[in-house]
Amino acid sequence: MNPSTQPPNPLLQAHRLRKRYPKGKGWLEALKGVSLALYPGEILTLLGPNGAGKTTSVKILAGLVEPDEGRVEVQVDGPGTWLGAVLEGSRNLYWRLSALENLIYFGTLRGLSPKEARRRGSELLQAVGLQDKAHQAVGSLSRGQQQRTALAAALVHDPPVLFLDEPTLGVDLEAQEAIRAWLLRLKEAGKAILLTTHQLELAEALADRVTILLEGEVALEGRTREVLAGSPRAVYRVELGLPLEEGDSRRTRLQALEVEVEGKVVRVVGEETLWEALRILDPLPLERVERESLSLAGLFWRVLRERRKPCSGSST
Ligand SMILES: Nc1ncnc2c1ncn2[C@@H]1O[C@H](COP(=O)(O)OP(=O)(O)OP(=O)(O)O)[C@@H](O)[C@H]1O
Repeated sequence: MNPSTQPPNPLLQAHRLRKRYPKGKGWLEALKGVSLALYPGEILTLLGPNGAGKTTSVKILAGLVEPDEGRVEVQVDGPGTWLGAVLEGSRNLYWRLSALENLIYFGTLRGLSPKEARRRGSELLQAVGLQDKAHQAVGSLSRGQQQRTALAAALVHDPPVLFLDEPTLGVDLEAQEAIRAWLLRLKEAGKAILLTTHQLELAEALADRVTILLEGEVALEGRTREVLAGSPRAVYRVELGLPLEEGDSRRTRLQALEVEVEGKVVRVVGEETLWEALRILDPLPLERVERESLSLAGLFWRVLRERRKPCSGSST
């Protein structure tokens, strides 16, 4: 590799994290050896279906939960202040305090002088477009404004690492745009950002790297651009003139080819499978057949489907 293109050292690295929780008479393995790295100036998105282990990973990375095995290495100076986090939306603010009072409180809690915390707080409220709400109680702000205040609070001590869980969930489009743009600016300023979300479109727009967790394991990881471009086989989207009924025997034949059927839309991986699927569908009327450019949502769907087919063997 060209040395000039080598990434900088990661600010945070997790090595083979394992975590299990008691479940009934046995154990549930929430993490089965998860490794990941977070670099300065990059957004890493951690994706996965419900129960995949995202929250457990983030809690271990933040030091809130001890792993059973594995370790987390943080390469940042200044103990205790390296992390800013919005882990539960806007709930981690004090409702009766104003936006600015919240920022001053969290700033002083994390080592700033009251004067410095006030200065940073005012600056950040300006940066997130809330300067005219600075003195309003957080409880009386809109959800989007609370979310932006929570982001400002996470950043008040200027940490190099940010963990954000669903930062735009439940906020309106304008606030989403403001948050997105702000996250990109933070990344450009060199912050290392870990984003957990179910909003795949947001993840695709922001993330430099992606890690997909499935059942406590890393199912896929890499640079977003590369994992999308490097996907070996085309996905075709066939739109039928009529939806394929639940009881239609063609459904079973298509499913045997690992073809996804959703009403009028049939998704097929690979050209040979497409021809077979079209033979099965014949003589149903087709509206269109098109090759899909792979989005992160498409890739996520494919990884999920492939991993959940235990008998798919080496069929590629
Ligand atoms: N404190 C706990 N005690 C017992 N089981 C737990 C605990 N925390 C998590 N789990 C289990 O561990 C697994 C992983 O949970 P986790 O919350 O990390 O998943 P997740 O990917 O964040 O899911 P979601 O998208 O639903 O938030 C789940 O099966 C969950 O039920």
